[in-house]
This record gives sequence, structure tokens and C-alpha cells, in this order.
Amino acid sequence: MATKRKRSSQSDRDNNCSKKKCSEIDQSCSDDLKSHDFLSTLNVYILPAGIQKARLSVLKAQIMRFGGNIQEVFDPGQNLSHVIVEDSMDLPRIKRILKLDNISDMCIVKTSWISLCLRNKKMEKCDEYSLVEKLDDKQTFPSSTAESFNKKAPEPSTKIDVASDYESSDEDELHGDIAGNKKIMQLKFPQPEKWICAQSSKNPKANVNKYITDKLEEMVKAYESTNDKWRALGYQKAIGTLRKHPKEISSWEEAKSLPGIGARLADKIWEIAQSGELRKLKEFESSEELQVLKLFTNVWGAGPHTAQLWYQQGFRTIADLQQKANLNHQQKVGVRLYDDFLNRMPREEVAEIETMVKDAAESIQLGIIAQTCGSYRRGKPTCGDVDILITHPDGKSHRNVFHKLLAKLKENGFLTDDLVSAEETGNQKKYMGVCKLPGENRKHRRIDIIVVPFNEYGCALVYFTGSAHFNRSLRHLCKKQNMSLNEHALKYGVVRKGAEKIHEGTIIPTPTEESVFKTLNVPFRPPEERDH
Ligand SMILES: Nc1ccn([C@H]2C[C@H](O)[C@@H](COP(=O)(O)OP(=O)(O)OP(=O)(O)O)O2)c(=O)n1
Ligand SMILES: [Mn+2]
Repeated sequence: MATKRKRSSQSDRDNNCSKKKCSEIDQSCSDDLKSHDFLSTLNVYILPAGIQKARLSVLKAQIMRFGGNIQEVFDPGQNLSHVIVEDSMDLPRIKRILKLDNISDMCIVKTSWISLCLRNKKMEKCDEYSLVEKLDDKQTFPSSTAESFNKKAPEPSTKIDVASDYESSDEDELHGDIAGNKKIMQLKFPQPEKWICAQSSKNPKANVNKYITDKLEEMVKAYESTNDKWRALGYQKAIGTLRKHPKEISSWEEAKSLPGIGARLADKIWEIAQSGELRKLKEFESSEELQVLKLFTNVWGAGPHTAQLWYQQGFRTIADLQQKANLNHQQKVGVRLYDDFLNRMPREEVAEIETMVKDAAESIQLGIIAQTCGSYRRGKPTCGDVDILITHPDGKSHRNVFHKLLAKLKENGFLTDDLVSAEETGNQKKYMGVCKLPGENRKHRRIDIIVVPFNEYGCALVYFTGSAHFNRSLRHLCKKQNMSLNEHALKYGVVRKGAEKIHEGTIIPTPTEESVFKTLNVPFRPPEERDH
């Protein structure tokens, strides 16, 4: 779509719309009319042929919303400003449907023009999108634009079907390497460049539909807060698909053609693509219940179920919870420090917190590694919490550190509250709590401290650095290859039956972060490029 826009500005200079009414409209284009009724000069008939019903109604609603007039029935005497037709329509067909011999006094434009206007919230020039009848050749379009017009339907999405492309010999190769232990094992993923995790988040082409996925993410949050897991999942899947889609969505059909996107989701996507907004989301945001549920799910230790329970009990504010609700320990902390927790901290503050923990850890065990991960390591200017990963290169000294470190950090008042004082998963130990730097006007901050054995450090670094989206993509890539990846290890030969693992698989040693990427044949990305 971006290239299309560029092309259009080029042809603005080269091409003149030959129709009188078109050029009148173009006058208002050059005025750069940008207002809530920027389509007020439109009086259009939309030829429904070839346009999906849902898309047609969205188009009509959007045109009217921004001041345009729609004629439901075609009548040449209606003083129409435009006849809007589906992008792949040709003139002979239009004439046949409209039962007209001569359409030379009519401005016929493609739906992609109106989409462009709606997207940019202004009248755009329609030259490039208009169908012009030439005297000598009644089927051709303006020469410079013929190519784009002749495109029949929106290009089909690049479907990613990695599994079907998988070469079975890869697994043999993998076994061979393990037996020989000669080099780092590598899988030959077909089209690795198509995966989100294989792309840099700094690439301007990464998620060209971000303005759509951002709105859909809001919908996920809304549905999560109402405990509508299935809808949330449906949106989540659509987000995943859209993130992988290499070009801007330019038609309803294009959205609909993507895996996991049905007609209703395509409606939503198309509405955002055209208007930049989503009525359903606005409805959600204006609902009192949804607002309260959002407030409550933001309490640390409260999920959608608890939030709903509180709502049913008549609570509406954080003060209500504090005074009347029956809270567990974590929720008490979450309520007391509600404002502090919602406030993201500048990365400089994370650096100070890291120093506190690092110094304490080093004083307990020489040679200890303390690495802050999460959004801080990805270079974000603000962070929601601090995620510190601790290990020791000797492979054993990390074991002594966990309790001693926490005791030390509590002793000097740095750790103020525990949320989960020790969660053990395999050989890793995780503390989740609250810290506060010494001095005036400091806020309480959420901190996670995770101690891991050195042989799990590579996978732990990848996991705790994230982003969560990036991790999801990596895990998905693994799944397609009968592998698995988590914060502990990368495994091959995993056998799954549905969501269940029948065979756990065998660990592939990945001592470093680089080795995880290399084994997966994904180009190594520094943390800043994993902010998907
Ligand atoms: N559902 C999740 C949650 C977390 N993580 C991983 C990736 C995250 O980057 C890391 C840390 O989790 P955080 O929730 O702290 O997320 P961030 O540090 O990325 O962001 P924030 O600044 O909000 O803390 O753990 C994950 O893979 N999946
Ligand atoms: Mn974090």
C-alpha cells in the first residue's frame, strides 16, 4: 500500500483525470481538506458486484460517517460524484451491469481510492484509481496505471506452511551431529526469513500492520478481562498472522484470505484499516463494567476471575477493595502499591536497581553473573519491572546464592515485600517481589530475581529477554520442527499429541544465547532487535 501511495503521488503529476466531476473533486483534494466530514463532497453509488457484503456495509458506513452521501440505487440522473467499483472490475463489465452504453461522463473509481481517503482522513486525488474509457480501446486504463489496475484480486497472502516443506533428512543430520558432537547443530528451516523471530524489530518492514495489531491487542485485553478466552484467543491468532503478513492490508478480501481470519475478524481488521478506529473497542472502553474489570485485573495477583468476583460483590474502585474485599497477601500488596506498579520506571532507575543486586550478589559469591533482562535489555526507555537473571560460570556456585542474596537485600530494606518468595522450576529458582531504592521520593518497583544453572543460561537469557511475542515466534518455529524451547532448554525429537507431549525430547546443548539462534538457524539478533 505504501508503494501504491508513492505511485499515486507520482501519477498526480503525470496524469490528469479526464472527467469533469473528478477534477472538481480534485480541487478539494488540493485544499487538503482534513476534517470529520472530509467526504462531504461525495455523492456516490457503490457497485456491489464483487464486493463482499460485510465489506460493503463497512464501506458505506464509513463514507456516511465522514459526510459522504450514498445512493442505494443506481440512476444516472442522481448527479453522482463517483461510481465506486471493486478493484478488479473492468469497463465492459461495469457497463453491462449498469446497463449503460456510454459511461464517459461518469467518474468511475476503484474501492482502493476510497480506502485511501478513509485511511488518510482526507480527499485524495483519484486519477490513478479512476477507470477511463479510451476512444480507441475501450478496455484499457491510463497507461501509467494499467499495471496496477490490471491486478485482478488482492495478492494472496504468503502462506507459511513450514511443516510441509520440512525435509526429513534434517533430523537424521541432527542425530549425526549429536553423535559426533562436532559442530553446533543447525536445522534447515525453509524460508526462515518469514518468521517474526528471524526479523529485526528495528526493520521498518517489521509488522507494517502495527496500527491494526495494536487495536486488536486492546481487544484481547478487553476479552481477557471478561474471561472470554476463546474470543481473546481468536484475536491473538489473528494478531500473530497479521504480524507475519509482509504488506499492509489493502482490502477486506486480503484480510479474510489470511489463515485464522474469518469474515467477522476481517470486518474488524478492515474497519481499522479504513478508519483507524474500531467501534467495538470504543463500545468496550465506554462500558463501566469493562473499565472496572480492567482496573481490577491490573491489581497484582488478581486475574479475570477475581476481578469479576469483585465486580459482582459491588466493588468499583481500588479504595473499595482496600476497605471491603477479602484479599490474599499478594492482592494486599497489589492494592497498596497499585499506583506505583502501574507506573513504568525510567531505565536509569533499573540500572540503579541492577547495581544494588549485582553488588550484593558479588559480595556473596565471587564471579557471579547478574544480568538484567526483559525490556531493559531490549533497550526500552521505560520498564514495567526489573528482571534479573543470576548464574555462575562454574556451574555449581549459583546454588548457594538465592537465599543468601534475598536475605541480604531484605536486611538493608531494599526488598520491601515478597509476592512469590521462592518458586522452583527444575533447577531454576525464582523470586518475585517488591524493591525500593534508598532515598526520598522513590517508588516501589516490581522485581524478579531468577537464579539458573550455567548450562541453562543460554535459554534463560533468550527467554527472560523476550519480548513475549518474540519468544512465542521462536517456540512456534520449534514446534513445527518437533522441537521445544523454554527457559531451561532446547530439545529435539519432541512428540506431541495435540497440546500434550508424549515424548519430552532430548536436550541440545546451548551454552550461549548465540547457540540457541544458531541451532534454530535464525539470524542472531541483539536484544534491541527483539522488541517485537
Ligand atoms: N507471557 C510471558 C511473559 C514473559 N515472558 C518473558 C519475555 C519477557 O520479556 C520476559 C520478562 O517479562 P515481563 O513481563 O517483565 O516483560 P518485559 O520485561 O518484556 O516488559 P515490561 O517492561 O513490561 O516488564 O519474560 C514470556 O516469554 N512470556
Ligand atoms: Mn520486565
